Amino acid sequence: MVLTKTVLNAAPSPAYICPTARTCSYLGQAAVDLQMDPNILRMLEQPRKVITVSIPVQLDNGEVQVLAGHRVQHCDVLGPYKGGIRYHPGVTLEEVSSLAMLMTWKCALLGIPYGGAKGGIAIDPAQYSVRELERITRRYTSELIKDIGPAIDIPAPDVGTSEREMAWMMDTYSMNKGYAVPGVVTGKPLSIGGSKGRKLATGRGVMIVVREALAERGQSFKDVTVAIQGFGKVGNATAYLMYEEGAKILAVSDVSGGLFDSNGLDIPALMDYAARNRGSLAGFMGAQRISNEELLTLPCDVLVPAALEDQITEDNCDRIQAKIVAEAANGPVTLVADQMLHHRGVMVLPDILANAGGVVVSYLEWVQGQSYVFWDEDRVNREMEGLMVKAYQRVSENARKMSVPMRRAAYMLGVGRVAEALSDRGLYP
Ligand SMILES: NC(=O)c1ccc[n+]([C@@H]2O[C@H](COP(=O)([O-])OP(=O)(O)OC[C@H]3O[C@@H](n4cnc5c(N)ncnc54)[C@H](OP(=O)(O)O)[C@@H]3O)[C@@H](O)[C@H]2O)c1
Ligand SMILES: N[C@@H](CCC(=O)O)C(=O)O
Repeated sequence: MVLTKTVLNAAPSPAYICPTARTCSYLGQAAVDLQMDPNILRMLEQPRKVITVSIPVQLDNGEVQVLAGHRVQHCDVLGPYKGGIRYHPGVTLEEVSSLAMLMTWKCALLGIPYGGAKGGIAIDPAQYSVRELERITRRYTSELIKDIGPAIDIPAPDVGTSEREMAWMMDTYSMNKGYAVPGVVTGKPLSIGGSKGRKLATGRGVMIVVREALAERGQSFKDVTVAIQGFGKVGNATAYLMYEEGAKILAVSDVSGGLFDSNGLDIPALMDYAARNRGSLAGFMGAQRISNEELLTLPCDVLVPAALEDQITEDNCDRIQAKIVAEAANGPVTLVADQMLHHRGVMVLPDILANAGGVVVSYLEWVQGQSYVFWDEDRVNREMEGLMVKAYQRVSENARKMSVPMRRAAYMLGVGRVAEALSDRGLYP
C-alpha cells in the first residue's frame, strides 16, 4: 500500500481534506510511477474547493428539514469541473471528495477538457415526494449558483438522480440568470438540449471496454457469462447492451436482492418489469432469487459491480470467480481486494476507464450545446466509442509495457496528463 504523504514526505497542510485512503493510495502510486514533483503532488492530493451548503426544505406535511448538500471541486487545470450529483443516505464529504478526484483522472484519461468534481446530499430519495425532491434540488442549486456554470462546474446525474433533477437544476440556474443556460448541466432531457445516447452511455462504455478486453483474449460476448450487481441507470444499460451482443447474463440485482438463471436471464423482460415497478426488481417471479453477496461470487466470466463503493472487499475477494471485473460503479473494489484480485490473476478494468462512457457523452452533449448543432444517435455512439477504444488501447499497452495492472496503468496516464498540464500552466504564480 502506498500513501502519498508517507512516500514523498509531503507535510499535510492544516486544511487538508482527506479523500479515502484508497484514492490517496492510487494517486500516491501514480506519483511514484511518474516520479512526480512533490509540489505537484501536494496540489493534486487536495480538492481546490469544498462547498457545504445548508438546504432548508419544507416537507409536504409542513415540517421544515435542514439538509447538508456538498459539492467538491477537485481540479480544474484541464477545464471546467465536471461530475455527478448523488442522492443517497451514505453520502459523506469524504466520499464526495474521493469521487471528485476520480472524475479528474477519468476526464484526463479520456482526453476530454474537464476537471473533476462531485456533489451529493445524504438523503434516501425514496423517502421524499417528487415535489419535495424538486424543492430540495432547486434550493441546492440556488445555494451553489455562484460555483456552477458551463465554464465553471457542470453537474450531471449519479446515484439517485437522473435527467429529472438535471432539468430542475438547469431551470433554477437559468431563472437566476434570466435566460436559458442549457450548458450548466449534462444528462438533461432531450427537450432542453440533452444528447441522444446519454441514457445508455455509461453502460455502452462498460460494454465496449469489456469487449476490447475479451478480444485481447480471443473471446467475444458470445463466449462468456456475466453477473451484474445494480440494475439502475448503469447496470440496466450494461445488462441490455451485453445481452444484445450475445452474452449470457446469469444474474442481475438491486437493493432488493438478485435474480439468477443458469440459462441466462431475459434482460428485456426484466427491464420491462423494472420500468413498471418504479425501477425495482422486487417481486419478479421468473428467476431464482439470490443475495447480492451470492451474485458477486457466482461462477462467471465477467463480473460487473454497478451499484456502490466497497462491494468487493478482503472478506469476499477470495471467492470471486470471474476472470474479469469491470468497475461500472465508482470504487466498488477496496484497496486490499484490488491487490488480492491482481495476485490471483483477475483482470480489474478500473472505474476511471470502465465507466467513462457517461462523462464522455456528457462532454459530447456540452459540445453539441455550445455549437447549437445536435447529432443523431449513431454519431454520438461512434464518437464515444472512438474515445473509449483509444483510451482502452493506451491503458492496455501501458499495462503491458510496464507489467502493471490496468488500474495502475490508467492512473499513470490520467494523473500524468493533469500533472503535465499543471506544470505547463506554471506552478508558482
Ligand atoms: N449515472 C452515470 O452516468 C454514471 C456514470 C459513471 C459511473 N456511475 C457510477 O455507477 C454506479 C451506479 O450509478 P447509477 O447512476 O446507475 O445509480 P442508480 O441509477 O441510482 O442505480 C443504482 C443501482 O444500485 C442498486 N443498489 C443500491 N445499493 C445496492 C446494494 N447495496 N446492493 C446492490 N444494489 C444496490 C440500486 O437498487 P435500488 O434501485 O433498488 O435502490 C440501483 O439498482 C455509481 O457508483 C455511480 O457513481 C454512474
Ligand atoms: N456521475 C457520472 C457522470 C459524470 C458526468 O457525466 O459528468 C460519473 O461518475 O462519471
